[in-house]
Amino acid sequence: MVSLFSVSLFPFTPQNALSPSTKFAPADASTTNSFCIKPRIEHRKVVCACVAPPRNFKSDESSAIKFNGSSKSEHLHTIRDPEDDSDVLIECRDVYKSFGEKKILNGVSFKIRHGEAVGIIGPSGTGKSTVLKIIAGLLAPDKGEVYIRGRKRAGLISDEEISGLRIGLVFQSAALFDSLTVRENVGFLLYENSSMSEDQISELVKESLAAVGLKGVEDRLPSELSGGMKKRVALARSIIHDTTNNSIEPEVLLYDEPTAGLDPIASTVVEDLIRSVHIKGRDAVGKPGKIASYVVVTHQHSTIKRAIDRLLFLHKGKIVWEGMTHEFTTSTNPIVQQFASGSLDGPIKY
Ligand SMILES: Nc1ncnc2c1ncn2[C@@H]1O[C@H](COP(=O)(O)OP(=O)(O)OP(=O)(O)O)[C@@H](O)[C@H]1O
Repeated sequence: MVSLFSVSLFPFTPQNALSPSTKFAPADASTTNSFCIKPRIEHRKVVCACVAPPRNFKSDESSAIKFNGSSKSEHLHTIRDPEDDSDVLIECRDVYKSFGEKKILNGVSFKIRHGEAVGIIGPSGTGKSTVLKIIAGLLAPDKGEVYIRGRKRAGLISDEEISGLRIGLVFQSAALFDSLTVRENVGFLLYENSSMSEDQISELVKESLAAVGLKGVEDRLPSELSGGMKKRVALARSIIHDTTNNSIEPEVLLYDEPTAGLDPIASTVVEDLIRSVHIKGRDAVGKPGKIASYVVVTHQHSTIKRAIDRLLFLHKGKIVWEGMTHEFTTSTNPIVQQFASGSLDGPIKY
């Protein structure tokens, strides 16, 4: 879907979805050379949305392997009480979605817990990106519910619902704003949505760039960066957040095919960056990452192995299998076996 080195990590935030005119601005940015940073909007406190009050998270290291999603794992890890949902950040419950006559999601249920690195895999056109958009609040389900930290989301995201959890959608094909410097690109959402001073934003931009291993590039334009540097800048933009906002804001990042079209080494760079900004990782300056949980839609084996702990397999509108990444290649489920081996024979028909 994307050409080599065109993958760009950019946060699409539900707040941007409020206005159809602004919705896809970042993705179109590379073609909008006359773009300028707009005057600050003083009353928007956070850069992206979601509902629900802070909950008491469990930050133990084993949380990534503890889950009780709706479909049965091959080997359930029952270290914690299966009824304990206090660490669930996002839940899709029996979600349906059609486009016209085309039924895409047909009762999708799963939970994303604090600390998890989850992958959504499955055949092309099965609705993986649709799931991400529903989680992000860009699309509303026809039926079923999305819960954000235990609170049911009503319709799409709105300003009134903002509190508690930031959700960012990182498009595979989005580009940096050509006419903005690296500083303006990385700090874009803070310039637009926070009441932070220019100096505060500059400092945060510097820190975010350092977290992805970049220094002294703030005044450059995207055209002065290599492809790999652009990806790092875009990731820095996805992790920056308003530190003057007092509400607790763990962040969930949703990556839509972040390594599609990349060569194996470039894929590894992106996979490691995704890991490094997670709370269980260490960023480029050795600090713990800030992303509480992330979800990756991917077709790439290397990304599954390197950046994902738990997998959800979407097929014919439902989660038909879920399990830990190491269970993927040893599964006896015929759908998973066929997908893992790439065989033409099996239950998945093209
Ligand atoms: N806004 C839309 N309007 C109409 N049809 C849509 C829309 N969005 C997605 N679809 C259709 O829904 C189906 C699922 O699309 P989606 O992009 O979610 O699949 P996917 O599993 O991510 O696919 P791939 O792996 O090929 O990227 C496709 O047939 C697509 O054409």
